[in-house]
Amino acid sequence: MSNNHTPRRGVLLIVASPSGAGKTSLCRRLMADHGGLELSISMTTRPIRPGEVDGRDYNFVSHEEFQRLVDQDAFLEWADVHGQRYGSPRGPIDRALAEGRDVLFDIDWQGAAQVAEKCPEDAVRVFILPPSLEELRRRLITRSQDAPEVIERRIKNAKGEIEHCDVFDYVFVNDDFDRSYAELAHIYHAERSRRFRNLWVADYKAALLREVV
Ligand SMILES: Nc1nc2c(ncn2[C@@H]2O[C@H](COP(=O)(O)OP(=O)(O)O)[C@@H](O)[C@H]2O)c(=O)[nH]1
Ligand SMILES: Nc1ncnc2c1ncn2[C@@H]1O[C@H](COP(=O)(O)OP(=O)(O)O)[C@@H](O)[C@H]1O
Repeated sequence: MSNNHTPRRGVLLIVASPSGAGKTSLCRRLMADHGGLELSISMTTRPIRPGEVDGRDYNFVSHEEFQRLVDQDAFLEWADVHGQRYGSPRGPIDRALAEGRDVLFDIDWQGAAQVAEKCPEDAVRVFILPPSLEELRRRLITRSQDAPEVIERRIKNAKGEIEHCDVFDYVFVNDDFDRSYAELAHIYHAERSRRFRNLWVADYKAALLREVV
């Protein structure tokens, strides 16, 4: 990353897509390549999948525990998705924003809308489209982590999710993975570089103007 000056105002980078379009894979790679980017670990009531780790991929909670957190206003946003509940806990996000750090969200369009409404300056919304619904089905089947009826439900929901891509800041098709990853990384880098996020510029500029040459 070319620009490590502080203080900064953090980016809330939101990546959404229909299930199977590839957002988790793209987000994992973005996290791996950017040490300063923090993943918002969601709470969910959905069952844990093989290979997932509680506390790393999600915090898996009961419906009762989720409702208790809703009642306590513990989520920046939450939504019902594919018959389960998902939410982004406020605490880590508030701390990251206060410290000028960037947060990555893998959440659905409903959550994206809520974060954008609550944090209009900070939220950047990216929507990832699949090459086709047929390819979406192929990816979900190949991933082989959901029961056939769960996969069918997700494919049925895909069109409803794609309908909402119009309000996103950036939209691209995840066909070739490396090309798509480069696109996501470029978006993140460009958003980090926006002047209003780089609060250090005013002092830096003043120092340059004081320089005697
Ligand atoms: N609103 C909201 N959506 C979430 C959250 N966490 C995950 N999701 C979304 O819920 C949907 C289902 O996620 P998941 O069960 O992991 O399935 P996947 O999309 O196939 O990986 C995806 O669209 C996620 O982006 C959250 O905290 N809030
Ligand atoms: N560009 C791509 N081309 C082919 N397969 C992909 C591509 N991107 C992701 N996949 C695969 O598709 C499946 C779904 O990807 P995943 O990242 O889990 O999607 P999502 O989080 O959107 O549900 C995974 O098996 C993943 O390895």
